[in-house]
Amino acid sequence: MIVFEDVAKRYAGGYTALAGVDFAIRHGELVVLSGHSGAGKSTLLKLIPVIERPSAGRVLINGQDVSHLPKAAIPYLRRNLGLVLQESRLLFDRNVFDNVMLPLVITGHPPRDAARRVAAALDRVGLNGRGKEMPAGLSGGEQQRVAIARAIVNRPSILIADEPTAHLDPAYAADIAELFLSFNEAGVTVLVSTHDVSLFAASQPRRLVLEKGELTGDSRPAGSTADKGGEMRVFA
Ligand SMILES: Nc1ncnc2c1ncn2[C@@H]1O[C@H](COP(=O)(O)OP(=O)(O)OP(=O)(O)O)[C@@H](O)[C@H]1O
Repeated sequence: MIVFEDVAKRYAGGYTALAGVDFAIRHGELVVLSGHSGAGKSTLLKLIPVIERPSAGRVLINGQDVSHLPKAAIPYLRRNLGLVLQESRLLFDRNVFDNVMLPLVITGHPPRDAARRVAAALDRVGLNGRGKEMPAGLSGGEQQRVAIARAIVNRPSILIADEPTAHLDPAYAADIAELFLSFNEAGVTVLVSTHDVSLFAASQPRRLVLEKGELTGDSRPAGSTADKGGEMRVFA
């Protein structure tokens, strides 16, 4: 569950990136966030893992108000979130396997189980057996798959992605969109920002639209499939 209550974000210097944003996303929903460049999409997404904090209002994740979450508690929050954000770049001096392993190293996961999870995550994104390769040798679409594998390796119940198909050829973009849809079908709550809403249209996602920092659209598909559970069941 992701709840925004009257959220505003003013950056240092006074720029208001978000104002009066209210919405609630239920477990298992697929939500596409759209809006023009500068509308506040990235800012909104960054408030969920507490990369940024709201200037006013509250952000609740699974019932917990994270607006004033102490720094020390942030890693625990993020453990339950899969993040594919603009700043989640791959480490180009480490191979694919080590990139995907990183979140498990940070959380001190037992090594043998961690290796099994990395292999399962790579398999899930179609990169089975590619762990020893270096990111620079992969296509843009494959690099994005590595970033997605890294985001899901902790088996999060919520997956958040900021323009995951930007800079990709249309065929790669469609594949990546398909991957997010398959996670959602497996019960994961997915919130994804995109300029290309048509990529997800076949699944009839709920659409949130931002304009100049304000939420101007919130449309749910008929017969919404929300409340499917929220536990990730995409691994063998
Ligand atoms: N760290 C920051 N400091 C000051 N202003 C910022 C900061 N980050 C974003 N902004 C401003 O806030 C506004 C919203 O930016 P944001 O990146 O959230 O929009 P966006 O909808 O994601 O845009 P895009 O589609 O171009 O990525 C922009 O005017 C941007 O310049």
